[in-house]
Amino acid sequence: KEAQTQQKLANVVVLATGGTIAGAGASAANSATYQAAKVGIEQLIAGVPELSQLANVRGEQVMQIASESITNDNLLQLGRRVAELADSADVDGIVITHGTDTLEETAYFLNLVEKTDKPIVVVGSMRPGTAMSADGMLNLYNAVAVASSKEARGKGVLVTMNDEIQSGRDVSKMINIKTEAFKSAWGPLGMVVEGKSYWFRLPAKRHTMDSEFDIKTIKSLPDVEIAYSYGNVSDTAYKALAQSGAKAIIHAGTGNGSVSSRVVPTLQALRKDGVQIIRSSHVNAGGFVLRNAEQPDDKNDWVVAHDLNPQKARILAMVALTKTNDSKELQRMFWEY
Ligand SMILES: NC(=O)C[C@H](N)C(=O)O
Repeated sequence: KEAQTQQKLANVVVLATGGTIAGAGASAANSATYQAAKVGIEQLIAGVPELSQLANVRGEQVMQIASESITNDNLLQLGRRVAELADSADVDGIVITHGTDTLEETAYFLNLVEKTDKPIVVVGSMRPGTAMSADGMLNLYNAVAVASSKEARGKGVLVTMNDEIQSGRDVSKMINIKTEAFKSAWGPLGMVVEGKSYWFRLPAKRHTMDSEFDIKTIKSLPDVEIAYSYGNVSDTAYKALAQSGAKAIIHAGTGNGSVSSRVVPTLQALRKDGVQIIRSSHVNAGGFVLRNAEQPDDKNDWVVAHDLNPQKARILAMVALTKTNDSKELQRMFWEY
């Protein structure tokens, strides 16, 4: 009987990349002062014996780094491994343990490039496992629960933090000291409670199976950089980024991706030189940048990132530029993804 139940469980692979969920501090009181990326995947899985009731879980250490240092090469390496596993008949779902600082970028990247409807769930923690009230165990348990469920299929890359199921496209780290750090301007897709998922809405944007991007055809990612803006901003950073070879610059603008009059001429000139200018917003709760509002984008031949924050706009721009350098095509992609 037990063997039969074992067989019915889904097969879930946990790909570990490091982060605070693999962090360790000097004492249980250290919830904010600790070293990330210390604990190996076998120990993480062994720390949550209840996982074995949810799925047949095995782990793989893909890398062991704090996520602020994830490079484009790391993204490609992880993306390729996810694709290989998604292609395996004996894998039903994939969980990725990840630092929270760039978790939203990796989740969105995978959401764009993985051609699978199998659940891919990215998860991290705000406190290291050594701290009192560590959140990693429950977040990992919830991630495996979602990854092993049939209902999670076809919903794009997901993020489980703080009992919520978020869309990897929408979610962003909004605060760095609370366990309720991950929010989406458009709300979570569902909740996961005691190993069971409760769904409330679906992502509307193109992702995974319905995406025109495929990790298997992406050899490298082009250089896309971000310039942070404010009223008195100078054009030094924009010019330097273009000179160092950036194919696109994400303007992390004020409000509606607005551009200080001090740098408008430089951005127009850079576009004439071939650099794509993509207007995003650094407002805290989520920007909403509209074309030809604040700036004449048609005349300038600029692109707007709409609701994508600067770091997510950078991810889409890199992936999109592997296909096209046409600003109209880029703008289409920014509406669709
Ligand atoms: N909470 C965390 O995971 C933060 C850590 N710096 C990381 O992103 O790896």
